[in-house]
Amino acid sequence: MIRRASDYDESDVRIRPSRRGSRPRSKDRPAHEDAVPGFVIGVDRGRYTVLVAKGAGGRDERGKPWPERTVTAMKARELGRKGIVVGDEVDLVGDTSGGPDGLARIVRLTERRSVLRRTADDTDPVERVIVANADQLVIVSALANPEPRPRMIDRCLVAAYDAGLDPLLVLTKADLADADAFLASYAPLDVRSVVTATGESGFEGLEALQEQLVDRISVFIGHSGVGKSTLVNGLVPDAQRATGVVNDYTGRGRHTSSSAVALRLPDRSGWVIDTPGVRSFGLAHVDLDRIIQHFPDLEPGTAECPRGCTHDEEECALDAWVASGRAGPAGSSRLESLRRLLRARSGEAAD
Ligand SMILES: Nc1nc2c(ncn2[C@@H]2O[C@H](COP(=O)(O)OP(=O)(O)OP(=O)(O)O)[C@@H](O)[C@H]2O)c(=O)[nH]1
Ligand SMILES: [Zn+2]
Repeated sequence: MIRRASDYDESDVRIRPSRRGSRPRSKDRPAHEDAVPGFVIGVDRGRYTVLVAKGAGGRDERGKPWPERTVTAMKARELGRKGIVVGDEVDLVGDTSGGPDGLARIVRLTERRSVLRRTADDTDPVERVIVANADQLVIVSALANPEPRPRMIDRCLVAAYDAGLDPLLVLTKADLADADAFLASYAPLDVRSVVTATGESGFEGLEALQEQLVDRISVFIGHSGVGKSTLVNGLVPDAQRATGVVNDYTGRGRHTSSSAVALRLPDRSGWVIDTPGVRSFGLAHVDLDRIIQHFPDLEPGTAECPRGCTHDEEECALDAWVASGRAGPAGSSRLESLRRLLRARSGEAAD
């Protein structure tokens, strides 16, 4: 059921045929039978850069199927205030040829499989969706220079669990400090991790990271200076040249905005979504149950908890559950880690 990122290279014009057919259609909604599906790879001041697959939209005047192309689009009025973000799957009408002056309209937004939200901050008091449909959250932290921020990492883990994304921890600058001690504190959480270092012997860990990205849509998050750009440039060598996918057909598709942007990995082996300027996630809405679901060894123990238990209070039944051995030998370190994450939900937004 999960569409893989590599599906976009097929000439199949319908990206998600099964759901599309079953969509209820109201009388007042225009049918848009001729709409063309696409994948939003960039957003810049009300203009969307949308990747449209080869063949989608029919044939050109010489009868050749349209090649893959990026199309500039605006949002149709009928979509109202609904935000459209990088990673969204949309339907387009109008000029979808990808020509230099063409402008298409987004008339439909496909139901999202995941949403990642950014925390409200001083400049914008509203929590906003920043990326849709991602599969994994790549949390980039340096082992030194700058020092790692464990609380920030914990907050990212909570955001990933809540958004339904698999977290992947990438620890950079291993040439400056050892990773083992730091990784030990994440061992009870079973988080996948990759350690990287740039140096005379090349870019260590880059291949291991590539393997973790295959056929997935991965959002990269990290504080300034941790080496995120170095990683993205290593993974997507032409990222500096062009943010987003450059349209072979028109040469367009470049932009330099500071919002999230989707970059295709070489060999179409997945997507990296870079989030410049995004420093933390909105956790105010996070549901406790969604975090605890990621601890299947502890979750059944909550049945004995008092109603409304925060699982971080004296009456919590999880202590007895762990003490009885029912969570296995790692139970107490798992419970400690769970509580650490629960505490990370509150606190400074940009911590
Ligand atoms: N020693 C060492 N330095 C690294 C490594 N990776 C990146 N750097 C350096 O760390 C500095 C910051 O790297 P960037 O890739 O610009 O970091 P960033 O996270 O993108 O930071 P912003 O550009 O501020 O968002 C640069 O001087 C890099 O050369 C590494 O593995 N080891
Ligand atoms: Zn409890």
